[in-house]
Amino acid sequence: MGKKRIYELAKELNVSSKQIVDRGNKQGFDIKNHMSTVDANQERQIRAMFSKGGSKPASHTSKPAGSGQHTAAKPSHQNAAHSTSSKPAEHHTAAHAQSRPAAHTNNNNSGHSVSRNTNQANHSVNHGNSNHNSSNRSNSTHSNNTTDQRNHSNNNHSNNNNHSSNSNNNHNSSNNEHRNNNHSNNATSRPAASHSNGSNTTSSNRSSSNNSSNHTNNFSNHNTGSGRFGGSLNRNNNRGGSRKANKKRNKKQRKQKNQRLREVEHHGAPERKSRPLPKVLEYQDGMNAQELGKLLHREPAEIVKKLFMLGVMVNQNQSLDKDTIEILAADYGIEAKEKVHEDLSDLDKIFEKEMKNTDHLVSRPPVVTIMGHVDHGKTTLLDHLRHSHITAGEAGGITQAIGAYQVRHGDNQITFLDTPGHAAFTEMRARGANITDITILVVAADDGVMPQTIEAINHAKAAKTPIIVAINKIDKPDANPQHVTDQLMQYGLVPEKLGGDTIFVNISAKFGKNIDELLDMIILEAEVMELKADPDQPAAGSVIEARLDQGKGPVATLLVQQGTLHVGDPIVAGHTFGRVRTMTNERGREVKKATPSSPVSITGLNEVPEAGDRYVVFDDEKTARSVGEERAKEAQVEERRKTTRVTLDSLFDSLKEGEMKEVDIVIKADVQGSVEALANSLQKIEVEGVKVNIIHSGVGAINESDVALAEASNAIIIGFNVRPTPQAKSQADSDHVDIRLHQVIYNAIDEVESAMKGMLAPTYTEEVTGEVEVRDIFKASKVGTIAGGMVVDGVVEKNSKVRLIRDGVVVYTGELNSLKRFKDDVNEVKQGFELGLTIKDYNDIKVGDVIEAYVMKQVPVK
Ligand SMILES: Nc1nc2c(ncn2[C@@H]2O[C@H](COP(=O)(O)OP(=O)(O)OP(=O)(O)O)[C@@H](O)[C@H]2O)c(=O)[nH]1
Repeated sequence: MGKKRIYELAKELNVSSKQIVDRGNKQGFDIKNHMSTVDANQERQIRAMFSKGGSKPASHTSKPAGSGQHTAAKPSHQNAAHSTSSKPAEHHTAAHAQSRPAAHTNNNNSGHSVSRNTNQANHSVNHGNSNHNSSNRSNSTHSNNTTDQRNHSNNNHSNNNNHSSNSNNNHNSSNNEHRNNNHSNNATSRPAASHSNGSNTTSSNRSSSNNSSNHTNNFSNHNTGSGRFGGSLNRNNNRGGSRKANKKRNKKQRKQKNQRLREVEHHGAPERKSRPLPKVLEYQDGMNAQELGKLLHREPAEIVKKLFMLGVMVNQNQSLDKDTIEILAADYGIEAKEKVHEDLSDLDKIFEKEMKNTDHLVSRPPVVTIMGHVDHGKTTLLDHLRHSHITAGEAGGITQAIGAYQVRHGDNQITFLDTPGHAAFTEMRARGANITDITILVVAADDGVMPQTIEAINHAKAAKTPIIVAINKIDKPDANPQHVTDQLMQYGLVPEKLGGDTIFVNISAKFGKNIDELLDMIILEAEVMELKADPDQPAAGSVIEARLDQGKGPVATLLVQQGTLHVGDPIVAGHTFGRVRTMTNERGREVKKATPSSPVSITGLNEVPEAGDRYVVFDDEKTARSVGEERAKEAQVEERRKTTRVTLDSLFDSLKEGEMKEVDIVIKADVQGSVEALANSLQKIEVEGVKVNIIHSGVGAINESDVALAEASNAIIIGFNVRPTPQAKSQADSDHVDIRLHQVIYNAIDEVESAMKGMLAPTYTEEVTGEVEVRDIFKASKVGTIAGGMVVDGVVEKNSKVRLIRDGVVVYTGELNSLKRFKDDVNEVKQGFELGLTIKDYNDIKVGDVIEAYVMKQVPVK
């Protein structure tokens, strides 16, 4: 109680969280971020800070324009002549952000978010200067759809906006100059300012920082987001003749923009369809602004902007954590509810969920499996049922062998599975298809309990399926049902009349004796079991059997275990998917739907699923397809995992187990000499009669075909002064092919030899942390060659070791000398960011080189 979160306070005060954090901390509060809380006393102080005009939060007619600081700032910026007093600050900060992605991101957003976001982002990154910030804020608060472009193009319209226009004259006059100046220099605003011949009041501190910005700019010609700012470096160099042309062109562009603007002003801003916010934001952790925009019926740019205001700087595609999403929802004044992500590819989970549904349960027929020892009469019993227990009008009986069929008994139906044996039964169960409700154990009265009888009992028990004993062949003269009963009792199957709970029926499958009694007992058992399902929901069940038909494509017999299956249903079965195209029952008759416990043969799947696979019906085919494809991919990976690959680490174990007598190796090196040297040395290694077998060698980067060969041959790839191509690397990763990279031949030989001797115990291992693409080269007499580039993967740390790779070949290995972001030394630069670096004692860096950063990691000794 009494504690308030910064972002809430910021919202109330109409300032950014960042402003409060900065100013609060200046006052000695300890505020970490927008989520931090302040007590009532601190809250009061903060309110006072912002209400005294110290920050001019919402008042856009306020001080900044009058402040010397801003006036001083004006001349250094091309847009200094903005009609609003806040603009100088804005462009001051914008200039800082010349390479910030945020500024670009927002350029393509419509509306006022552009300038405002830029302010926010830059402000928070660079200064924390509340004056700037507040003026930005006031600008944004009253931006009235004034876009960045619009501001630019309206430099001469000082009455644009609601902003106060004090000191506009000055601004305007300098503006023209600066615009021109800017066009000739036409880079980002700051560097331009450092050359600013038109600037009359550029403050000295600005100038100095401009210089540094220029340096920065060399590293990153980044600020090319809009046409105006585009082509910064090139155009920077445009002097003399082209300057005139530029002027002309820009004048024309300005004219066009003004024209467009006038049109917009005339007709009013284009109407935006604004749909109401949802009452509850049902989000998933990790959603990005774009996805949230869809849920909130808002432009992603608006979301990004709001997040900026809350002190969270992201672009539309960055995923957001729960806290941030909840704050966002709170900011919109709506409730946020996390939607637990359902992994649709986890079919078992969906299946289980469907099976547990108890909404509209009705009784369903039992699913019965017949098991027993060889020749005890299973087939005879099934055949008898198949041909006898069919309703009138179904003459011809069951003609289709689809692996299961239903028989009618009075008013009831019973589904029989045509399982060929116990192994299949258990295999299906192992695959999760516990589809049998009742097991009929057939035991021949003249033969008694036999090995497979016992096996069947155990299978059924393991599946927790009730057993009904059918003592068969009682017509035979040497039949001894009592003996069989006595034997079965030893396995826990005790007849009811002897106090047990197992139903025994004496039958003759051949002559159809007591078959009705057996069916009665099945129905009775089913009733006790209260077998139920909900026919109103989408179907879920198991594949009983499947095959590829030349004419029809994949054909699968499905047992409906829950819901009702319809023709046209989008379906995923195992890792196959499709839409139910045709559906036939065991009599070969086409049906439109199949209710619980019905077996049907369907077509329409893209592949042949496996018996025992589960299937689930989805709402739409698109989802079914993506789930099916995802599952197929997973299955493939799983399959690959099963065929274990040889790696150096497992080499000794494999050798010990006598699995291999030769170690197959693929060698790739930078030059032929190295290939030969390595091949010769490796072939000389002999450990307990096991030899190295070089199956392929060559010069150049390790490519996909090397990996494919290694995979097919279970070989290890040794790279000497070369690297795998990105495709080869990802292929090796997914195929689990072991690639070992070396720079010293001896090490390569030693590693293989050690592995073969089972002594592979490196204390250090190399871990590649990141990759830099060199995009610019700068020569500085004092520091040597500076490489400007982008971290395209991972992270580069100041103390990284580096390898310079040119066309897949390692050209130099060494250490970093310096690592910079713009002019600042930094400890690390992450993926997606630009950097400048120098390599110790090495200057021959070229554009297009790849610099691989790595660290040596200690491997714990096992
Ligand atoms: N006398 C008599 N013979 C039967 C009876 N039931 C089955 N038979 C005979 O027993 C033999 C084996 O019967 P199947 O139904 O093939 O036995 P199964 O259990 O299916 O055998 P597998 O398919 O090999 O596991 C056949 O010759 C049947 O005719 C019965 O009730 N009485």
